Amino acid sequence: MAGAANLLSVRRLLKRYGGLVATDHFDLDVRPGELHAIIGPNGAGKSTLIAQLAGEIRPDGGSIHFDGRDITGMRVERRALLGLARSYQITSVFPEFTALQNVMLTAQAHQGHSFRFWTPTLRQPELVEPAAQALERVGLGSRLHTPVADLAHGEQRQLELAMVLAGKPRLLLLDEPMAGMSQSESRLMTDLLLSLKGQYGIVLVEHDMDAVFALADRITVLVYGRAIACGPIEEIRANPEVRNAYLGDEAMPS
Ligand SMILES: Nc1ncnc2c1ncn2[C@@H]1O[C@H](COP(=O)(O)OP(=O)(O)OP(=O)(O)O)[C@@H](O)[C@H]1O
Repeated sequence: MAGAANLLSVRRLLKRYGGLVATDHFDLDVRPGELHAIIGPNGAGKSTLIAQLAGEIRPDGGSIHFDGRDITGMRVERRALLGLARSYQITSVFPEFTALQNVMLTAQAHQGHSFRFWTPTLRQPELVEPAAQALERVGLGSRLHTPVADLAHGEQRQLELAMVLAGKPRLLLLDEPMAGMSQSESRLMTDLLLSLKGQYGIVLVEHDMDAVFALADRITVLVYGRAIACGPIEEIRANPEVRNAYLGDEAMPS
């Protein structure tokens, strides 16, 4: 089977919106422990791709294998249980609850329970320890009992990452984790992702090129739903088609 050694293997993935081909026979391989960045101009199809990998959008064709298993038609919850986790925007958390409570609720949801049973959840000691560890892991060890509404923007993005880690993932799907961040917050998040690198497979969609070049093992360049190039950083930087289609010299720090 194609890419059995890969954690994630995508073949000829296809998604159409009417006449628009948002994902155009797209191939992707992510090795265990690899950080694979997906870059491309606005509207290239990055979010549509992540949503298909997470199981939120059904592709019109092609296949997705996770750890050798065909997950193309599998629902979001089952993918999550297998260890495929995407980061959620902070709007999906409970702002009046503390950081710790939010991570505990996510951890419980990953175990297949519903948010409706949150009151007992918040009293379950076996959920506290892993949730606290996930928060420490992302640098929020001193903010466990702070309501999410009182966290700074950058801290909220760190919290999103803690919520993903609490689900014990094997592959992280990160959709623009640096979005809306200041330069210093972005550097902090880059360091954080560097500290996680190698322990998880990571698919990173990101516009911040400094972050991408600091983090990626390989980069796939997406334009009009098509992968026009895939390779290590230096190869992508030197690729004339990529320079033309997307990067531009000024976007490539040397
Ligand atoms: N539900 C939808 N219905 C119709 N067209 C859609 C839908 N979702 C996305 N598209 C179109 O599909 C293409 C890819 O969109 P997508 O949001 O995936 O791109 P993107 O690379 O994530 O963009 P950005 O970098 O701006 O977030 C765009 O042309 C978009 O207008």
